[in-house]
Amino acid sequence: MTETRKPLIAGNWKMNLNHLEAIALVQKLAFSLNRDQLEAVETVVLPPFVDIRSVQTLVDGDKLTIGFGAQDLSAHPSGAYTGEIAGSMLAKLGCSYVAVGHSERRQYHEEGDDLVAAKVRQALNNGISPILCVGEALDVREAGNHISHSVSQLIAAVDGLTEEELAKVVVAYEPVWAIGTGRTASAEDAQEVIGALRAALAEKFGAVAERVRILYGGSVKSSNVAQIMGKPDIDGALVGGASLDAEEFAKIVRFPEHAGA
Ligand SMILES: O=C(CO)COP(=O)(O)O
Repeated sequence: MTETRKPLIAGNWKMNLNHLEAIALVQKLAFSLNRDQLEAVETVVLPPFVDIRSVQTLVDGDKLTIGFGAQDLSAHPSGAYTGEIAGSMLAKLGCSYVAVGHSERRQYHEEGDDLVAAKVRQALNNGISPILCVGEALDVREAGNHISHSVSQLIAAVDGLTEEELAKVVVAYEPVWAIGTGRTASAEDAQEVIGALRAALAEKFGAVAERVRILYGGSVKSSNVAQIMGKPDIDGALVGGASLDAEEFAKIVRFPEHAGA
């Protein structure tokens, strides 16, 4: 984390919580975090599509400084794509962020680098910051190819962007073996890959790489977030399971207060 990049903690709810449960969770979250805490750390939730309208109504009505977004979007602008959701629809709902290329989508829906790049493009075309997820599976790490694998996923997805567009992208390094397993990458391991991702962006795009926020994701909890956030290139966290508990998620957002605890 550096002074120049504002920390971002995003909760990826995955396929959990209906719209009523979503409202309850965001209300609890707003109650657990004061203005200063929300000012210090940008706090975002990524609910399922069907919850977003309810979250938006609550956030707008109560003027909450909690951001929200979606977990995916279509690679197409509109048209005959049954079941898909367009970036323009998410923008209209006030989404600031959308996760793209999550390993669960790559794995269960066979999303490849080209599709992920098209989704990044759609997000940016609609004024939404993509949270671009990259990261290796266990066999890739064991073969020692975790850095080249993650860098190649990153570069494939941002290849045609302008510097201005790149500055709006958030990258999330999520090693697949750390997702939902309770097995967190050590802060040093996470820094190693995230530092390499930033270096690859710097090589291709120049100084703007210093403005790109790069998050870590994979079994982040209130007990390990401060250590992870202590690393120079890590600007936040993409939180899965622990984001479903408002008190625990609020504790993660309050990491600056329990640094060193
Ligand atoms: O996939 C993740 C966030 O996108 C991480 O999930 P967990 O925090 O449950 O490991």
